[in-house]
Amino acid sequence: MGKINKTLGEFIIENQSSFAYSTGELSKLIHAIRLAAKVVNHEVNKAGLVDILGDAGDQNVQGEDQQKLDILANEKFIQTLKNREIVCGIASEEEDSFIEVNSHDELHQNKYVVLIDPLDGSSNIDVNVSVGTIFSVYRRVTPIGSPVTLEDFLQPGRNQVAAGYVVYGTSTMLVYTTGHGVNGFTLNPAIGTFYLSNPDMQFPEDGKIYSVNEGNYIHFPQGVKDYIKYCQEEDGDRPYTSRYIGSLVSDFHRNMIKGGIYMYPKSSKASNGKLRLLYECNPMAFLAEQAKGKASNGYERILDLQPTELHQRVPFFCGSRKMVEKAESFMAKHEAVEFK
Ligand SMILES: O=P(O)(O)OC[C@H]1O[C@](O)(COP(=O)(O)O)[C@@H](O)[C@@H]1O
Repeated sequence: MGKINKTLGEFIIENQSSFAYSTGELSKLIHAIRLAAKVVNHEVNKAGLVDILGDAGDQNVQGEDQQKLDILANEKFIQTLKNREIVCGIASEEEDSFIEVNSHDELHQNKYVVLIDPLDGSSNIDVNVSVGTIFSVYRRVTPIGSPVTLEDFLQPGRNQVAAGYVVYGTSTMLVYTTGHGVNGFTLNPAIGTFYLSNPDMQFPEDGKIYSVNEGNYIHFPQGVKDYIKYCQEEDGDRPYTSRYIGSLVSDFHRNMIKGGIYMYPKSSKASNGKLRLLYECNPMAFLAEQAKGKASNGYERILDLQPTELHQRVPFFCGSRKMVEKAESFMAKHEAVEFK
């Protein structure tokens, strides 16, 4: 039997000292996310056998049809975090507003808030294509012990203390950063343990894969159309390969390993694109930068954007640094106000 990789539990304890003013609270939080990920993984894996596929018949605050697995994953993550009393607030794609957790109780001086996309890639749930969970963690800005407010959630992405995703794919992986690089852990389903399988993950500086829903091509800004044409031209190592799974987590994961760019631009159909700044773009941008990649809205660094609403959307360009810069150079030739 070869060298047994470090478990996620061991890695968390070993790296706890690297967390600023570490009290073990962030470690407990990552432990809780690991537990919830295993519970959701179990549900996702047997989705075809039990009645948790398909529409739940309700819509979330963004007017999107909620899938049964969206709701189940949302409940499991919120329950797991609430029951462990390690956060003072939670915000989720599936919840209209944020949830306060024990914030008034003197006993619970919790300092972290968590934002989650419980099940990313909802359109792929029923067709057995990989989906994911995305999470983002901030230290609250309001005084500990006082009521949590929206201000604690509407922080620029650069303030994140941790971010990550779980991809429920051919294998289940948890990939995260606490600002000291990006590490990937693969679940051994036989014993329910995550093992360090991808230490120090990094985007190749350049790549040959572009991921965008080309079905929206005619609605895209001219800069994006020009960049897609550039990717398809016969020149040097182009044309690049088009790969679009339709699950941000899965497209990001592949591009981080192989080199590539993911784009969800604004369009004449969606003036701010589709992806949500707080629990989709900010966590993926933090991971991308920690993995030597880049993330912008085509013009500005995602992590420097000042959020104004819990569920606001922004255009998203993310991946290998040289590819994002190339896309930005095409965008720069055209006004950022296009489609405003
Ligand atoms: O079907 P489209 O419009 O290309 O959107 C797909 C994108 O939307 C997402 O599914 C995000 O939305 P959900 O979190 O609601 O699934 C991304 O994972 C994916 O990249």
